[in-house]
Amino acid sequence: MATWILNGLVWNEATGETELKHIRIAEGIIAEIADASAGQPDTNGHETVDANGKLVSAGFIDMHVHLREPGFEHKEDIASGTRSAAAGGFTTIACMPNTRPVTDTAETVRFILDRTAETGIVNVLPYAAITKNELGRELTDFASLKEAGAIGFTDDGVGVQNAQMMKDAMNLAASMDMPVIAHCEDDSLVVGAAVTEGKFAAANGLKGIPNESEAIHVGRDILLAEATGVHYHVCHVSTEQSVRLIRHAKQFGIKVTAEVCPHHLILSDEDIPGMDANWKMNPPLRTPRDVQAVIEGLEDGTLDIIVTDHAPHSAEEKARGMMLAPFGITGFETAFPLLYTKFVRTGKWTLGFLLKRMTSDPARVFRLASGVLKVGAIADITIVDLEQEREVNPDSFISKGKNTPFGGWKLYGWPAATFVNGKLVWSE
Ligand SMILES: NC(=O)N[C@@H](CC(=O)O)C(=O)O
Ligand SMILES: [Zn+2]
Ligand SMILES: [Zn+2]
Repeated sequence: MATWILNGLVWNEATGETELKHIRIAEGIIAEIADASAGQPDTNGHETVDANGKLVSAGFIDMHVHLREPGFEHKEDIASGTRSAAAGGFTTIACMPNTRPVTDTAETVRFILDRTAETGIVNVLPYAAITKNELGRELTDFASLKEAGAIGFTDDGVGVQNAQMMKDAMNLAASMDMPVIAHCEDDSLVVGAAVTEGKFAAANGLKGIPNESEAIHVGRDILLAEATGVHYHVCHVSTEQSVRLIRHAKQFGIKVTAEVCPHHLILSDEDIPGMDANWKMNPPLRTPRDVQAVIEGLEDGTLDIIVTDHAPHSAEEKARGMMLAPFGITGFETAFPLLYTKFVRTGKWTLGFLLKRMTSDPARVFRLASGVLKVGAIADITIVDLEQEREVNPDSFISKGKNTPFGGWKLYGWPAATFVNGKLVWSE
């Protein structure tokens, strides 16, 4: 039996227009994309889903997320995290290794893949740690981690402080054609700060996290990437200086790619309403000048992809206040509506630009088979309602994490249904 998605608006890259199509899915693959102008196809005996003129896109890909399992299931687990992802239109997500235990052995990588097979509803690609326990002291066993299914190495949550350790990691990763993904943060430049250096910190008498703490690692690592030839990917770029360094490195043909999060594209430190930990994440919200720089970086291709850095924490943990609460905000269920409303509905970006940065660009950067809507492709598909305005209500998030600064925002672009491997895994 096949499934037909009828009357879907499909973005056409070549013309820059959306066109009404019928899509037939068979055996998990897109078997046919037919012009709706040619009339209704024969759907006899097949399952049908009427998209009713809603956007139909390749499923979104999120290459930076925290699913918290194993070890922090009170924040999120693979079941809740993948459901939250599906509700955000994501069909493939790559999860960070700052779990408990840290994902630093083949056994834990396999655990994540097994749990995903048992309880997950979207594709989950695990990253493994660069160093044992993410302590920066000793490299993990890259070969066995790759063999177990890890797709790259990262100590996300902390920066690799020692340059030689990072260089060794890059050499090893390069020798097995694996990417190194870096959380860029120099600990000697950040001690006990919760927000960026800037107006909010100054107004509240707080110490701030300086931009250099991020950019100094970006600069160091670009030099190491050049020396080792590794594919180096920069996590959650938040500063004007990092954008500048990455732009320069790309001009030299160094194999560097980078990601940016919705919150760093939309919010600055000047938007923080008060000492509320829902506005606390790492890297922190930066100054308006940095926000402008990351937007320009994404627009000119310096920054390749959009990721959420979905980082759920419990209400209890976030209630500890700005100084003591953990860093991180949830991201899956607001990412597309935020970006669509702020950048596409306002005419700043085309719909195609946003879709590309969330589908085919992450697929290109990480060499994934998904991310395109075409005949013969895997049927990972998202249906999105571009017309209905709705308010962000954290209490109704599927994620266990309700920690978001976007509660109450009125947005367009809400996902309505998500297909993974041709199967409807979520609908509103
Ligand atoms: N981004 C965050 O603020 N927090 C992340 C860690 C990280 O991405 O560095 C987390 O694990 O909670
Ligand atoms: Zn990080
Ligand atoms: Zn992260």
